[in-house]
Amino acid sequence: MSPSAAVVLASEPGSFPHSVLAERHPAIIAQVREAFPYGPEQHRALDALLENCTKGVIEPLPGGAWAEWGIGTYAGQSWFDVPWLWSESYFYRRLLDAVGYFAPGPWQGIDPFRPSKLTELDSPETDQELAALDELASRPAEERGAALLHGSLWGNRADLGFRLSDGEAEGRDAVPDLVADDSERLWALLDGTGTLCLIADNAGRELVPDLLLLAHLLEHRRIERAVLHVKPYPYYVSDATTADVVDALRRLVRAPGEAGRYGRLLWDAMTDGRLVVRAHPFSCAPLPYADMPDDLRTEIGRASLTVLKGDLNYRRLVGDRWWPPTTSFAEATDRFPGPVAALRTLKSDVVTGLDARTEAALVAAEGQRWRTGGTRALIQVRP
Ligand SMILES: O=P(O)(O)OC[C@@]1(O)O[C@H](CO)[C@@H](O)[C@@H]1O
Repeated sequence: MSPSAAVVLASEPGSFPHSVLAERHPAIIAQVREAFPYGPEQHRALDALLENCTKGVIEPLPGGAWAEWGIGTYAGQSWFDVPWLWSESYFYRRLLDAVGYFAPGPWQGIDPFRPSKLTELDSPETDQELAALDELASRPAEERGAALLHGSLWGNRADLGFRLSDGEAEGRDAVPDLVADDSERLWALLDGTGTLCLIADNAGRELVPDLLLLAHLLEHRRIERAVLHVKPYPYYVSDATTADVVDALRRLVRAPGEAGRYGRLLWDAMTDGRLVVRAHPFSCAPLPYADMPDDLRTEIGRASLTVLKGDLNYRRLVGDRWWPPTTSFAEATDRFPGPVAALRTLKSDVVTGLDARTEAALVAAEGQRWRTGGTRALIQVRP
């Protein structure tokens, strides 16, 4: 489908995208300053980034992938006037530059978000979620599968960036009725053959249930192999990197009962190649998946199903545009190679694939709040 809806920008004061640039990004800078005893050089760079991202224009980045990802087009423009999807990714790249993540030196490769990710992974809530697996163990496999699918879906509420700008989000109750539910179609695609690609989102309390779902699918031979796509560098505060996968797996294997058993199953699957971790550069690109490079397109095109987790992946999947919510999900995803599923809690305005009655009921109940509140969720599939 040729995209006709307008691209989401952050230029309108009072809009959600505007609040992310004007409020969430400064809050992230403040959090990162506190995370490590950075030296004066990094503090100065963070001061400059704060000034630039709220009042300045997009600055060039030296060489590399950003030359292909549009830096030439957007340099010199206000952060608020370029596609929001683009300026957000650019922010994380600039933040990592400011703390010396890429430069040779002592801070190279140090994840500025690691302390908050670890706090969450080590939390009592994670213990409770893992202990709940023991009760599930006696249930029939189908019921366990459904519970683990929903665990992975709702795990997407565990998004530390979202909580930074919406402190009340965690306390707000989720609405269990999904706004779209293609889970039957999803199970039909998990027929035991082929590779499942799971494009992960957040680390910690989202990645753990994602891994548990993969363990279940491998154990029950609903898939032959899984490829877990994570980010090549820290991104959107809590997005999962390879280091976060290792932390989550170590957490699982050390856990008692079923959680530990799942952990060992996953560890073995990684060792024998049934579970592979990928960190493709495009996973941190400021672009929709329709623009993915050929190598990734070929790889994903070979999967029997690709599952995309979370809000940002959804925006990248359908295109970050003001679609009428009743736009067909199948048409919005027609440039994605192969069968695709989205598991997402709604935390930004973009949505497709709703039926008109559902949309009307949501608007009647909440105005437009359902789009961004993080209490609603969907499972959408295009076979
Ligand atoms: O992808 P996730 O973790 O589910 O959500 C990402 C998010 O918190 O960040 C973006 C705004 O900064 C929105 O897409 C959404 O609110």
